[in-house]
Amino acid sequence: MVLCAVRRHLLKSSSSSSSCGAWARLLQRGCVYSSVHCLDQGEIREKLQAFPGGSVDLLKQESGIAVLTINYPSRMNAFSGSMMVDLEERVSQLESWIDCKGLIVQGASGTFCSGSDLSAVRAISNPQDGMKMCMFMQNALTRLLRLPLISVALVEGRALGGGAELTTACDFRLMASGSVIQFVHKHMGLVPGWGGAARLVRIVGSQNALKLLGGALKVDPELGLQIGLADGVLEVPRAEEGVGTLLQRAENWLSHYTNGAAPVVQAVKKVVLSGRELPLSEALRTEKDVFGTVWGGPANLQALASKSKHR
Ligand SMILES: CCC(=O)SCCNC(=O)CCNC(=O)[C@H](O)C(C)(C)COP(=O)(O)OP(=O)(O)OC[C@H]1O[C@@H](n2cnc3c(N)ncnc32)[C@H](O)[C@@H]1OP(=O)(O)O
Repeated sequence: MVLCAVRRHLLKSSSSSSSCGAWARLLQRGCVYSSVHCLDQGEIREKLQAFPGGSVDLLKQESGIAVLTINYPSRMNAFSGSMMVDLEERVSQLESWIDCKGLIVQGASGTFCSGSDLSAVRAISNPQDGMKMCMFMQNALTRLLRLPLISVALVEGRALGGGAELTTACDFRLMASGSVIQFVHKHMGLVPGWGGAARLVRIVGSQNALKLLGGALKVDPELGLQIGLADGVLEVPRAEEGVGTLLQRAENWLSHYTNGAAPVVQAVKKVVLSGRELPLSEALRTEKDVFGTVWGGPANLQALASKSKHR
């Protein structure tokens, strides 16, 4: 009886929180920039579409794990303008996927992403357009990182410039043998603008971030593991080994974190994200709200009934 009453209370508070709680506010803030910051999403989308080429493809699987592929092999998977718009649309599709649990972000044809398409960059090299592109990509990548699923960037080949920034918009990074992550911005007379510097500092600390950006250092898997930029290293399987693809290995790695019921996996991401992004009191209130969505839920009741032991 008491348990039921507590659960009713928590469910009530968690359902009200979905509209006005700290978590909902965090999601509403998913976009860093809006019209308040003079960002006209429609206008910038139109401008970006004028630089076509390649695609960003999304495959949603029944397992609850989706695969997002940066696909422009003839330009080493550089981001054309239309691919930036594609990315934003794929993020919107993921936001409305109720059963999502995990996401693998990869590049096509054996390499990750060589940053923004330099021919588009040359055409919009004036400061106004640069700022708009920067705000558009920060919005899209912030929403990617805040998805209620566990994401991993599968880095094969090279992740350069904006490609390196994209890896930091995932929860984890897996580096294939022989791969390199390099923030080449300084060599281009730039700094990251897609949010990559702010996220990098949170991942590797400010000292390491300063070294990576200031020296435009090449991060191989060994250095990646050492400084915490990489969460794991995968050997690229040789075709004759017949042991599955690199993507299958990444799915296997990710499944350790995405096994279980979707609402529980989503709740895990939400409490970690709010702990990372919100002030402590707000994060604690969010944790209470999220707790209320899983307490007494199907997965919780099943675990209680099975009298599971955690030896
Ligand atoms: C947000 C800030 C940014 O992202 S600024 C952009 C940072 N990225 C770069 O500067 C990458 C420049 N590219 C390179 O360093 C090399 O092409 C890398 C990626 C190392 C590959 O070298 P390599 O294996 O020798 O191949 P390659 O140079 O022949 O390239 C194959 C074709 O791809 C193209 N490509 C490559 N990267 C880009 C890019 N970012 N934008 C536009 N095109 C790119 C190359 O131009 C080349 O094309 P093509 O075969 O000559 O027509």
